[in-house]
Amino acid sequence: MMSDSEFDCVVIGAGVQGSFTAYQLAKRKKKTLLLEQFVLPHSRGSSHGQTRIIRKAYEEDFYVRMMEESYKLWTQMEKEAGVKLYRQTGLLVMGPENNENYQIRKKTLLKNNVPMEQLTPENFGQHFPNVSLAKGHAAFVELTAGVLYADRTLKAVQGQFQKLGGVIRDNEKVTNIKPGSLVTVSTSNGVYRTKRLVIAAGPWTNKLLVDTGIQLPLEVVRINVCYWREKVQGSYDVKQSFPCFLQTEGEESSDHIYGLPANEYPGMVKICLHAGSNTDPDQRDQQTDRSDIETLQRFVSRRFPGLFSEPAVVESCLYTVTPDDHFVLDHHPAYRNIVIGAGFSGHGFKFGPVVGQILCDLSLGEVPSFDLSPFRIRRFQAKNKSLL
Ligand SMILES: Cc1cc2nc3c(=O)[nH]c(=O)nc-3n(C[C@H](O)[C@H](O)[C@H](O)COP(=O)(O)OP(=O)(O)OC[C@H]3O[C@@H](n4cnc5c(N)ncnc54)[C@H](O)[C@@H]3O)c2cc1C
Ligand SMILES: O=C(O)[C@@H]1CCCCN1
Repeated sequence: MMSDSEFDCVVIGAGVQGSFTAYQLAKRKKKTLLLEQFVLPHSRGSSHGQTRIIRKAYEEDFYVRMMEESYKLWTQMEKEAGVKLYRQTGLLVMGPENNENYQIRKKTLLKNNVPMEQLTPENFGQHFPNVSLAKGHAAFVELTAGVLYADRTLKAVQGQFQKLGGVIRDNEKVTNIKPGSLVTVSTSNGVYRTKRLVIAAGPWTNKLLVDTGIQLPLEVVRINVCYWREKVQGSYDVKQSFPCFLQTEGEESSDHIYGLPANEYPGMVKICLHAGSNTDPDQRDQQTDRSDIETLQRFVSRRFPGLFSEPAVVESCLYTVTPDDHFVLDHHPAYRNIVIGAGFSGHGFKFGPVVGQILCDLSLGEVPSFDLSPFRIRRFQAKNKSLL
């Protein structure tokens, strides 16, 4: 019999990735503890807010394949929890006609038979009368893309985890990790021993990894999440089937600009720049750089004439970015019973169910059904020998 402080598995971090991982472990009948430093729900990490984009429009085939599995698992979670987590809206992708990034994305979708509709500059206006396509730009719509309801997802997954017997302790910060065949995890409230540990601590990953002797090349970036008011309410509304969108590159910025239809705040569209300034996650609100907002204002006034070009609401969210923007899904290089899921680089939410499965497989010593070479820690070691 295990005591109350002993577990088959402890997961650190109740964001989307830690929650789905804990749920998978409990589903496989492992006695699992999910630890979260803040009172749940909270808005200090990367998984809060009401919406995220789900799409297959990627440049790499491996993400498209992972998304095929992920869509199935999203549907399964919706059924199990009895809540709606996904709404199909389509994703409008716009970019310079001859831009490599735009073209590869289009080719990858075509090659993988993802349902899409190519638009021409001539018929673009009929489809999207409230969007102005930049000169020399092309566009397509990925039809099965849409919106995921983020806050609702966390609540549903954590609820299902608890139904399976999983234990959540929030407001309990992990203060020390002592590796070993039984890992000792100390928190602000107690000490636990576990056969396996999963670290899914988002922007705080490196703060926790210090205790285990490694640091990963992760940058924590603060994103200004901007909401723009419609001049005529309803013109960009999710109920009017306005899609999510992605502008791969444009005259306003070489970084992507993306948006989601009006949904969480009536009459306001979420439009953000896929870039921000570095920050310490514990000092997020001291980082007040708003230069991205000027870029967005230019974009909104040129491309979205039906919106006022001053953000009505600005919120914060954190990215944890790797040098190649690919995730880290791997064993700790020195301790096989510690697994790390990190570096989701601002695009990990849609993969939550599949990441949960992969981290659970790794933790249990099973072979995941995906090639994990793009996500291995050793890809950084070749470039930076001082990591270990
Ligand atoms: C503005 C914005 C827009 C985005 N848009 C999209 C999108 O459209 N589509 C998409 O797929 N993805 C998107 N993403 C990315 C996606 O949201 C993230 O990749 C994902 O939420 C990362 O989840 P996580 O679980 O790794 O991190 P987090 O949600 O940050 O979870 C980590 C958790 O660990 C906890 N923790 C850390 N340290 C400790 C400790 N010592 N003790 C206990 N607990 C600890 C933290 O408090 C936190 O709750 C977006 C992200 C942002 C910020
Ligand atoms: O993951 C996504 O789909 C979006 C795309 C643009 C940047 C933010 N994340």
